[in-house]
Amino acid sequence: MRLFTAEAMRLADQKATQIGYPSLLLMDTAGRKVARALLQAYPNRRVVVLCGKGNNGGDGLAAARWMRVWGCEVEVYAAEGQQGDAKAMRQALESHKLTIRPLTDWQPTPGTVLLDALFGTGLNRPLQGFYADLVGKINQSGLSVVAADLPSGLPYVPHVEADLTVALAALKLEHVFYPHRAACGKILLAEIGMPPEALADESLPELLTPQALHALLPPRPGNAHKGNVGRVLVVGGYPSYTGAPALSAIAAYRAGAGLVTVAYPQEAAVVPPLEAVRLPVAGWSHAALKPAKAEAVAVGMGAGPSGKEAAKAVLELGLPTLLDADALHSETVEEFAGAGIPTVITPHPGEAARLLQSSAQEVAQAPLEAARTLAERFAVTVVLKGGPTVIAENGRLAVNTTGNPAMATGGMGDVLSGVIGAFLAAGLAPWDAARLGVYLHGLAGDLLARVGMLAHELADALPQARKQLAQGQVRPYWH
Ligand SMILES: NC(=O)C1=CN([C@@H]2O[C@H](COP(=O)(O)OP(=O)(O)OC[C@H]3O[C@@H](n4cnc5c(N)ncnc54)[C@H](OP(=O)(O)O)[C@@H]3O)[C@@H](O)[C@H]2O)[C@@H](O)CC1
Ligand SMILES: Nc1ncnc2c1ncn2[C@@H]1O[C@H](COP(=O)(O)OP(=O)(O)O)[C@@H](O)[C@H]1O
Ligand SMILES: [K+]
Repeated sequence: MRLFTAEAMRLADQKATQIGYPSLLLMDTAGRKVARALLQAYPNRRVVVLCGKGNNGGDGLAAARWMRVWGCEVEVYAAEGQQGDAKAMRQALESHKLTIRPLTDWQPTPGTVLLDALFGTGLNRPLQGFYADLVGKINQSGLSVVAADLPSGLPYVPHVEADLTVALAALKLEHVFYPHRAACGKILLAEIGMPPEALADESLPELLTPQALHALLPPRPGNAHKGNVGRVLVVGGYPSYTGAPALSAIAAYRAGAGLVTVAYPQEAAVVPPLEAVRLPVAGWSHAALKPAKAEAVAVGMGAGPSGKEAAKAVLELGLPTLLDADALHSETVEEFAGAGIPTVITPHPGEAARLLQSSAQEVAQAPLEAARTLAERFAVTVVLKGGPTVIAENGRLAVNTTGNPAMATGGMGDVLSGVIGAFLAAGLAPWDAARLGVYLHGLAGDLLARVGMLAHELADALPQARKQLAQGQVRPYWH
């Protein structure tokens, strides 16, 4: 599934028309789906539909007609001047003898549900004057609001604050990225009959779905043993940071690794899990790490100022490597890419800013661009952590759809490193290991989803998350 911009949606619309699909049919289906979703969420309530003059308003007019056909109590307030399909929808509604009142007449009535069909993807400037005031009135009314496609006004301010948004044909950036996501409330994706060909645009970011990731889960054959399902070497720790490598090691096991070795400075009081092989080292060197049995390495977690040296020692092993935290320095990343080592980097916005010589704020404001730039500049697979996390590699982008703000606590990134390390060790390509790892990590977070949960508790939920994914029990958040 692809994540759309307004412009990409317009092109998809055009493509559908070019290949012969009637746009009026799309609008009618959109209206019917929006009406159904609204009535399911708010049964037996009087509905007030507010329509703009563009196609979003057309969806609202179609929704009103369907609700009328189904015998619901519905009032419509619409702007003047619809053209094309939206005009046809206005006529169709009028033929059902429903009075369409001027938008300027609307006043909030307690107990009604509002259908916001003022503006969708066609908005190209912030709302002002009458429309800005109208949005303010809607938000202050305290009424339940269902938005057709997008809460009107997005991606600008002011905008409607919806309780439910019915995304039409595809999800758009605003449905996924904060702060806009917060204005959408619950999200439903309505399939409106758009020919798949019109929606297939490989240049758009991939939106991670349970179906796509299910297919990536490494098989666990009946004759599996700890030596053939992926062995991970975790390299990190420093006297003042002892927990991070231990968390990564637990997470690697919980994600399915067969064997995990933890290498740490001997003077650091790192306590690896009971199940791990311990490799205390007297200084970071290739010779010290060589005894570890591993197919992949995760390095940098809690390594403090010794992160660069630790990564240098790892480089010589020549194994697929995940660079995190204190191993995330430009020279280090360049060395790994230059050596042709399959490499995943997992910066949070602060670490990404260090690599890009920008600010964490800039990165967080434009995560897709930042991840794409990092992947281009360093020629590695990039996992730019956040809510949501973005993955980039060689011109392609993916956006995660699992995870929640309760995960904003120390150690969550260390857990993610262990998970991706386990999938690299199981033989997945960096792009697949990164996408599956990020998705599963967020899914485990969603199973717990309560503020105050700890990173090691999330790690402990990984097997359950994996089982649900394997058994096809995961529903995406837009259902
Ligand atoms: N994609 C699909 O496949 C399908 C899409 N569908 C639906 O179409 C929607 C997109 O429709 P759209 O392109 O007509 O734009 P829309 O959001 O109605 O707004 C444009 C209108 O607003 C006006 N306007 C703009 N800015 C303004 C401002 N600041 N203040 C005041 N006015 C402003 C602008 O006027 P203008 O700028 O020309 O003066 C124009 O009249 C999409 O979200 C979905 O709901 C479905 O029907 C089925 C299939
Ligand atoms: N609001 C949020 N929504 C979704 N995921 C989040 C959110 N906040 C944090 N996370 C996830 O938690 C992890 C935090 O990683 P990081 O900042 O590196 O933590 P640490 O350095 O303490 O280990 C990342 O995987 C991130 O995507
Ligand atoms: K809308």
